Amino acid sequence: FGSMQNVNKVSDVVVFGGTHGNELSGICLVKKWLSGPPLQSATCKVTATLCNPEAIRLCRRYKDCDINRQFTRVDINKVTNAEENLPYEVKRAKELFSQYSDYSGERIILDLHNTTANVKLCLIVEKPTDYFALHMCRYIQQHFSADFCHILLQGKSYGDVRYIAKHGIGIEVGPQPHGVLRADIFDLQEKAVKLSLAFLDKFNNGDIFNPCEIVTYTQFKKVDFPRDHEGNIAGMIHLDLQDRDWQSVSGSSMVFRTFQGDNVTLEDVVKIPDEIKDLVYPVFVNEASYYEKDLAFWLTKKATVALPILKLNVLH
Ligand SMILES: CC(=O)N[C@@H](CC(=O)O)C(=O)O
Ligand SMILES: [Zn+2]
Repeated sequence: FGSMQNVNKVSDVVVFGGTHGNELSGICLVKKWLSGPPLQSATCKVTATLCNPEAIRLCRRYKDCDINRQFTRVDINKVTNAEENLPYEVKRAKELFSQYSDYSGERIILDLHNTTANVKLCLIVEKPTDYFALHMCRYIQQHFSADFCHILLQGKSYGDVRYIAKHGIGIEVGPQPHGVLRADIFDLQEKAVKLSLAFLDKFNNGDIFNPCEIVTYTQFKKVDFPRDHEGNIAGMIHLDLQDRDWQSVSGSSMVFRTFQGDNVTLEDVVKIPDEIKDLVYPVFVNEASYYEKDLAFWLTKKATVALPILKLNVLH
């Protein structure tokens, strides 16, 4: 959509639970909506669906590979159908892509995740220019107390399921161990989904969302654990950092403690450019599924983003 930020009426919402098969709150919410009264909106069609059924059956993040790294708009359809040897998640990604990408109206994807990190409610948007998604995030954020809900921008595309549609947000809620369901986390995620639909109804009914400024955190650097010469982990998240997602860090912050008991500071492991040194915030601290990605936590850069007015394009 153009610089006026006029978007057509949103006619379709797809809510994915179980993109990762051991993140139980999204899975159980979708199962609840599939078996009980369905999730509904007054103004658009809502489909709740399980993204990775085989991983859900196994209660693992994935069967063969992480499905949330397989969707890139250009590549997914190039994968040829030498079907036999394709990893399960690549096949499933192709299937979801062909099922949901070809849509003439405005479609929104909500992608439900859990993390073992203490992020509370984290809304993930790909681009700082997706003003529609960011207005939706701001609407959701305003229904929580200050500092409870943060907006995370993906510095780089990584092929998550939200790429199927023009607009999407990841609704990441934690802390919750993988394979475990907590009532507080379940309720929080449900509230965020309901608020997303409430926003879409307001938008579809012609409400105007005024220009405003929002605070965002953009992922810019992955930090790995300390390792020995064989590549094995040789330290753990420092207690000063554990559970402190969204709390600013500086070069002298302790981030790891080696098994020998030595403290490791942020500047021991990363060079932070001077011009952003007061803007650095960690997130996904000690996320269990990121150990295999050599990732102990993400560093993000805090920034204010100005959102232009958002209103329904009544001409369409
Ligand atoms: C803990 C976890 O799975 N986080 C998600 C974040 C996202 O959806 O962008 C992922 O790595 O795919
Ligand atoms: Zn996930």
